[in-house]
Amino acid sequence: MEKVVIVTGANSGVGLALCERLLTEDSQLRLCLACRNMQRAQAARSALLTSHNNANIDLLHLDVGSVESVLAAAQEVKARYNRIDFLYLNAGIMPNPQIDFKAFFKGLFSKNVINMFATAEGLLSQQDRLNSDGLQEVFATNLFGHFLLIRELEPLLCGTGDTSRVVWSSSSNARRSAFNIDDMQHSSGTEPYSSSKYAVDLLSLALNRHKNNQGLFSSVICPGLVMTNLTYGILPSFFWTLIMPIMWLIRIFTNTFTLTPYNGAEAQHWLFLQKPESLDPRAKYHSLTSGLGKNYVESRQMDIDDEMSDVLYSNIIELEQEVRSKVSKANTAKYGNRER
Ligand SMILES: NC(=O)C1=CN([C@@H]2O[C@H](COP(=O)(O)OP(=O)(O)OC[C@H]3O[C@@H](n4cnc5c(N)ncnc54)[C@H](OP(=O)(O)O)[C@@H]3O)[C@@H](O)[C@H]2O)C=CC1
Ligand SMILES: CC(C)=CCC[C@@H](C)[C@H]1CC[C@H]2C3=C(CC[C@]12C)[C@@]1(C)CCC(=O)[C@@H](C)[C@@H]1CC3
Repeated sequence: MEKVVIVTGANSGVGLALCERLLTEDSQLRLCLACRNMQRAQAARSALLTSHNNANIDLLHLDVGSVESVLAAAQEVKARYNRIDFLYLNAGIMPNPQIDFKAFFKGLFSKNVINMFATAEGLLSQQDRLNSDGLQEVFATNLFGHFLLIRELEPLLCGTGDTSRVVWSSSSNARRSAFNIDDMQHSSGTEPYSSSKYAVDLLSLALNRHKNNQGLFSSVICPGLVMTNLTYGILPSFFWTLIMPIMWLIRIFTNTFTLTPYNGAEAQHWLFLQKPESLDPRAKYHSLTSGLGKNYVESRQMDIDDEMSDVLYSNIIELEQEVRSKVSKANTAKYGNRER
């Protein structure tokens, strides 16, 4: 039977490279590119079809940062497919990143230098804002929209008789100290990206606890540092090209500088080939590239605990209920009590 695979944010970077790799792995795949911009999605589809001309590639309009879009996209998915084998939750943003150059130069001469390059700890801050749903944009995009999508697609992910998999794109930048359970959207901090990725780690653990018995398995990956639109938002692409030799050098010491989207998609590709029962719910699967350019995957234990993950799960379910009741009130105001 053909596998149904959905990839969010599939039109560029690691998501697009993953699609290419999955089609090479399994030409029978039914692949769905879930993107917010249909022109970019169409371009990605055309690019994939040039190397895989008989591939089954569908497009889906999905803005994970918008509740309305997630609900509409989920309806569309349920109309098109009767099960989902893999849901890659890859879309992500890091808006308005700022580098702390003072901390960077200080870090260069400290014994923590390797960790600094691998995790960017203490180097980056971002400016977040409220979106039109009244949610913090980074939280809404990197976490909540994807969670709502899973909840909406439960009939296709849970209890279909087969196992289904969700694979979250987290980061080695995820850090417990950037996350506050009393402010899970990170409305009053300066590290919304790190906070949202730490919340992803916690949520994946909770999903496994709550859904494994229904056949749904959740995993977390980090693609390493990859040259994509996300990193070109931190420093311009010409600068990255200029320092490429330095980055190849650093790669010898950290292995986390995967640098190309193809290398970055190693862990997501590897997970596609694994049996869910063999995976560790407390592990993050890292794409790594050695100094000699060899790709491999390493699982590392996440800095998470069951209690915090359970509290976050309840808080997010609560937020989901609030959001749904807002949507239903808005629909009643718009259409009255008529069936829509
Ligand atoms: N690059 C890196 O070094 C690292 C990246 N990651 C994670 O990997 C994932 C992929 O990022 P990467 O490939 O690097 O970056 P890109 O910016 O190239 O890709 C991000 C993708 O997500 C899409 N996207 C963003 N916001 C939304 C939205 N609201 N709805 C739907 N799609 C959206 C983008 O679409 P559009 O083209 O329309 O903007 C794009 O297709 C992210 O989750 C990122 O956090 C983790 C660690 C390191
Ligand atoms: C490499 C040199 C000589 C300079 C670049 C310094 C920083 C801009 C760079 C060092 C570590 C990088 C890093 C990220 C962004 C760019 C750095 C801070 C990430 C935060 C990008 C997104 C992620 O999710 C992380 C895994 C990256 C961690 C390392």
